[in-house]
Amino acid sequence: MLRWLTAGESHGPALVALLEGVPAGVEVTSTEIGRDLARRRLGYGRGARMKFEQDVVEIVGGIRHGLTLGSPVAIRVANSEWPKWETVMAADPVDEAVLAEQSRNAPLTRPRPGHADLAGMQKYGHTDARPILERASARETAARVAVGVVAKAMIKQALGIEIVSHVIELGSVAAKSGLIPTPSDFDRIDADPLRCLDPEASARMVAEVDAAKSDADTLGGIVEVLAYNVPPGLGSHVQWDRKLDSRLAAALMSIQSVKGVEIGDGFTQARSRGSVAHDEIIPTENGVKRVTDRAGGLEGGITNGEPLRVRAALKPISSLNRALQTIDITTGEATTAINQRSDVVAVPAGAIVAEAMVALVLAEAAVEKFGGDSVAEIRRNLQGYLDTLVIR
Ligand SMILES: Cc1cc2nc3c(=O)[nH]c(=O)nc-3n(C[C@H](O)[C@H](O)[C@H](O)COP(=O)(O)O)c2cc1C
Ligand SMILES: C=C(O[C@@H]1CC(C(=O)O)=C[C@@H](OP(=O)(O)O)[C@H]1O)C(=O)O
Repeated sequence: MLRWLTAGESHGPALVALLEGVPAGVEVTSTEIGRDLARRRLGYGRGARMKFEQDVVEIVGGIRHGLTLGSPVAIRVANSEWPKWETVMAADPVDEAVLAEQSRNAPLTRPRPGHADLAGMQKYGHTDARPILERASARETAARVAVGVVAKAMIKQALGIEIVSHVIELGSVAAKSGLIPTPSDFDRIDADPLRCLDPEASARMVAEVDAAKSDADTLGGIVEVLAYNVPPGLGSHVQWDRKLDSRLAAALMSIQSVKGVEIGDGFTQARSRGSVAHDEIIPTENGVKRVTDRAGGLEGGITNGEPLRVRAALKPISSLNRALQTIDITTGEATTAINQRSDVVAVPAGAIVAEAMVALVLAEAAVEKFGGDSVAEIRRNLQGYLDTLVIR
């Protein structure tokens, strides 16, 4: 069993992540974790915070001399601005007079439409949006990416699975269709300002971000994540919560601002006739393969041995300089929403977070199918399973 949790506020001292059930013998270092955190900070259109945020990583447990021990992995990612927020975000009580001097501590009473502010204030009984936005913030995704690196290392070393992601739509611009990146495109995608494989579309995306920024507006988009070398048989058709497509959808939907998930070409399939929607099965010299991969490597909630392919749609950022209508909750009167330092678009970063979530779900499914005590054991069990597959 693999499980993970995060804790921490956006302007608190740090985020922490706990990943339990990691097999022993996974090679992973804080440098590798730092590399994915750096990838998450990039992307044209991100805001001021990503220019100075350091994401300093400290492995607190579960890893010794670069190898996982089989015990829970605990990772701390520091928030660079903590000294500025130390009083406002202090865990222990602070003298009222000291707090009153902190302009940052002024209650935020004009909730942003589209953010968690108002729904969270109603639910938890706050008259200030601060306690809600601190945890709703996608700063939390740094912690997910940190444990995602451990999951990626595990599935690569134990099963040979490799993950790649790219941006396929941003605002009104779509990359040309049919671009399916492989792990060999990894560096090329990361080198693009919007992590888009189509340079012509990327240039138009940059222009659209510039236009949105100068209009005090924001954008969303769609990312795609692929996983290669996924063995057939992860997940199960027998129960709703064991279906791998449903678990991937939940994991992706849990990312801040994700409002749509697609498995393979799900929405196009829905608009097609059955005769052209499915992936026909043909014999090969060593076994079997699909002619196409419209299903995104998943049938009946089970991986089918083809590349796994999933998409997530992120809505536009809800903190706008051109503030939207809201109410002031102290007076109940109409006003405009708080105007926070913010990203114009965070879709390229969203793709890195989506990679982490896919890796965590695959790692969990791999542990279920092949055991979870050591990398060597998973490898042995995988090989034994592949050797006895009825059809390969
Ligand atoms: C990587 C990333 C960065 C984000 N940055 C911002 C931001 O700077 N400002 C903002 O208002 N929302 C940002 N968001 C989205 C909000 O966190 C999100 O809309 C909010 O928590 C409400 O949740 P929901 O959109 O999932 O309903 C970001 C999302 C992601 C994935
Ligand atoms: C801090 C991150 O993203 C933040 C996500 C976010 C939000 O509302 O989701 C709001 C902004 O936070 P701040 O108000 O501190 O600038 C973003 O910078 C990050 O991705 O590490």
